[in-house]
Amino acid sequence: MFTSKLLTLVLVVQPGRVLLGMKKRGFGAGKWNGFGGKVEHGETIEQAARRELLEESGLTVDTLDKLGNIKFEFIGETELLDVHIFRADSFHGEPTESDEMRPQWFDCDKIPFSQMWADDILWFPMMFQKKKFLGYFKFQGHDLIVEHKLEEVNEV
Ligand SMILES: CCc1c(NC)nc(N)nc1N1CCCCC1
Repeated sequence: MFTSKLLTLVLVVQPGRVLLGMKKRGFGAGKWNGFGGKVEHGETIEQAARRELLEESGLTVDTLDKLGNIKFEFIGETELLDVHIFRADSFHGEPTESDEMRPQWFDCDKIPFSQMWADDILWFPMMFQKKKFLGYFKFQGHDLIVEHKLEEVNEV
């Protein structure tokens, strides 16, 4: 029986480049990723995405496009991680290092997938094409995908 934990992930995209953050501590430390985290009681998923983006990068956004939802199982753990993925194409502010994240722009053809979660290389192309997607990934440890499903959908 799995419980699930709601999480958010925001990718800020500009023509030819994407903003990623180096996670400095905690879950996923040492990996580049979008900005996100837990959905707290009393906030919507989108409110949580905006809050985490501001806390971790110093940026606010007008429009968040909901593009994906991926559920992650880690073998041996009973909690599914239910990640809601958003894209923003414009923002306000300057990317600023936080306790959690060190932001850096990457050209879209130079994304450091070897230093990111192993699923990213599979769904980033859909995110860049603004395709909506649903996914499920089963991990053994933090680096090995033993099973996955990923499909384009009309509604997330
Ligand atoms: C669920 C773990 C995860 C993951 N795969 C395993 N891949 C990416 N890109 N982000 C992840 N999150 C994003 C939300 C905050 C936690 C880490």
